[in-house]
Amino acid sequence: MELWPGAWTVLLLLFLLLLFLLPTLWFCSPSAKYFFKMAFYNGWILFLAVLAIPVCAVRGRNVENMKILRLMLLHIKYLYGIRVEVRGAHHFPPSQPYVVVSNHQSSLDLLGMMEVLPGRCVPIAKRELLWAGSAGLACWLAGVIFIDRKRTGDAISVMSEVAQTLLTQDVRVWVFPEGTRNHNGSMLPFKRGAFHLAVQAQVPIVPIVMSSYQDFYCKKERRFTSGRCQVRVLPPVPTEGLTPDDVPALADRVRHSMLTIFREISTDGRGGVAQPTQRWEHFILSPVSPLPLWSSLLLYPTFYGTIPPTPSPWIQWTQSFVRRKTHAAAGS
Ligand SMILES: CCCCCCCCCCCCCCC(=O)SCCNC(=O)CCNC(=O)[C@H](O)C(C)(C)COP(=O)(O)OP(=O)(O)OC[C@H]1O[C@@H](n2cnc3c(N)ncnc32)[C@H](O)[C@@H]1OP(=O)(O)O
Ligand SMILES: CCCCCCCC/C=C\CCCCCCCC(=O)OC[C@@H](O)COP(=O)(O)O
Repeated sequence: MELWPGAWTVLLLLFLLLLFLLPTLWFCSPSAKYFFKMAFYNGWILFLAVLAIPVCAVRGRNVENMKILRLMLLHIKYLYGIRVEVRGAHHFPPSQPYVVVSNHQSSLDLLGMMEVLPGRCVPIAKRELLWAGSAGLACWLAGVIFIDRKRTGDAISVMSEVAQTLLTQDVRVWVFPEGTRNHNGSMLPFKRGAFHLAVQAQVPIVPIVMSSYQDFYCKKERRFTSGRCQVRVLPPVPTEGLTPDDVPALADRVRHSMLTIFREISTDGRGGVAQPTQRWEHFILSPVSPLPLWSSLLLYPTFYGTIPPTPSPWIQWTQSFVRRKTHAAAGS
């Protein structure tokens, strides 16, 4: 494709403008920072999933593949400067099937989830996630159970199959009983699928509470800084001897205990709201960090370009690139 003579220069100038604009927006606009961080979060997961797919495909669809996804996702908290503190991990029953129920604030829950995810444990996810490109395929390969929330009957029969699988294949499942993301500082009423599942299989329920992200993340305010989150594993709730009639009371009891802990740990434990912490890893490691961009723009001209007659290698290359393209366009 032929470009008009000045096109390469314009493209280069646009690129340079972008190079200046992105760090400036990053520093000056919290909303832009929020947008970049969320875009990078999703993009990075999609990229990691591309790497995970061939590795997982060796085993085929298998719950053991969840270990691979977990290992690949564990570092993300460092990129975002989020300190995840786990408490109560000793409450996980050592070797038996169970149902984990946890509150669901945002897709950032993946970070806390991966921190404590037990072996042979698969999440129950909305069917739409299956179509989330490489992430959907990676989830499928890792045995994530998909339910169609628009078809209650289908969802319930999938859950009943899961109740059988729990026992026959010795797996655990992770359910978000609120059924959707909720970031209003409380918990939505619990849907009862997870509790029916546990009662049908007669396995314990392990409640897990992730503290509020309010101090570092707020979708409404487009705010996303670094901060800390506590993941608290509560003592298992037995279901032996319970029947479907006991499910409403069981769900209410578990929700009440989780909400109490949520309120307790969503402060810093000393009565105040947890404060965001700025961490150096965040600044250095984040691939969207402006540091590499600023340094490439500022340091090169400083060390080379300002000492004539030797322009920096970067400037030399740009000059010769533009010259070649301009000559080529003029000659043709
Ligand atoms: C390299 C990296 C790659 C990427 C890696 C990523 C990996 C991690 C992926 C993590 C994914 C996380 C995704 C999270 C989500 O998608 S959350 C959304 C989906 N989850 C849920 O919805 C679970 C909670 N929902 C339920 O439990 C619901 O009850 C459900 C079963 C889905 C049905 O919902 P709904 O249609 O809204 O109906 P109701 O809840 O109102 O229920 C109707 C009545 O049926 C009774 N019921 C429910 N379940 C059962 C059952 N199993 N058996 C018998 N009866 C059941 C329920 O009690 C209602 O009756 P009553 O009103 O109580 O009389
Ligand atoms: C070719 C298609 C490309 C699609 C690109 C999709 C972009 C998505 C990219 C990455 C996916 C990251 C996986 C994160 C998993 C987090 C799961 C999650 O938090 O799902 C929300 C669900 O619990 C509730 O949904 P709703 O709150 O009801 O809504």
